[in-house]
Amino acid sequence: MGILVAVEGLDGAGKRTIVGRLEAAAIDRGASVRTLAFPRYGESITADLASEALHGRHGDLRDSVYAMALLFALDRAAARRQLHDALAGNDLVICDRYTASNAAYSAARLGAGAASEVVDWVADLEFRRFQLPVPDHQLLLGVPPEVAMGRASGRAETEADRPVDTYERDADLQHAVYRVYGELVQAQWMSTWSWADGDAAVDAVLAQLG
Ligand SMILES: Nc1ncnc2c1ncn2[C@@H]1O[C@H](COP(=O)(O)OP(=O)(O)OP(=O)(O)O)[C@@H](O)[C@H]1O
Ligand SMILES: Cc1cn([C@H]2C[C@H](O)[C@@H](COP(=O)(O)O)O2)c(=O)[nH]c1=O
Repeated sequence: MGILVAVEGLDGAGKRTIVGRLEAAAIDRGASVRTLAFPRYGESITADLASEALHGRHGDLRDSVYAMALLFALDRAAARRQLHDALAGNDLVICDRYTASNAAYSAARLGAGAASEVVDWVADLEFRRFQLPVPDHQLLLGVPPEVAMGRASGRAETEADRPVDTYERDADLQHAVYRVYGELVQAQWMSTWSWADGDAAVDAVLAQLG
């Protein structure tokens, strides 16, 4: 069996950057690597619907935490065969966001009173009902919300196809997500986690990962 590694963090934490570098390093070492980025924009109707909702379309769809979580989960469910096949073929599978994103953002949006309920709901939905593979390892790129938000808005200025969405510009939400991620790491939620200081130059972040 292959290995499934999920890279997690706030919007703008640098996940895409680090995943690209991890993929290149693993290929250099001769590994067979499969990389997926969730949401799978342009490849999945539910991912596109979620993104459009985050940019203010589809009425009040964005307001429903459970409906948004379901859209993201359905996107992953549609990639289930790809994930299982890659793992059965002994690939190293690297995911830029995975189920923990759904747990963290949903819990952060609902607040402490309902957080554990929705975290359990997401795990049950994705791992038991949709039979998605549980990650072997999860990595949190720890970047303070102010830094990550600055990176996300800086990127939006240079990449016209990546305008800042409603989650990315919500400082309270980003702080809440950061706290929930900390709790998931602390609890070693679903698998082993590691934490890397992402508030450093890219090479320094990679050096922490060995
Ligand atoms: N370690 C770093 N130091 C400074 N800038 C960085 C670092 N890593 C990434 N960046 C820059 O920050 C911006 C966001 O990075 P990236 O797109 O990799 O983040 P992300 O976590 O994948 O974001 P999102 O979740 O919003 O898709 C990009 O402009 C990228 O070049
Ligand atoms: C996969 C996934 C994502 N989200 C949230 C996290 C982000 O704010 C947005 C979009 O992701 P991107 O990396 O900025 O493109 O959606 C989520 O709530 N649940 C998920 O499963």
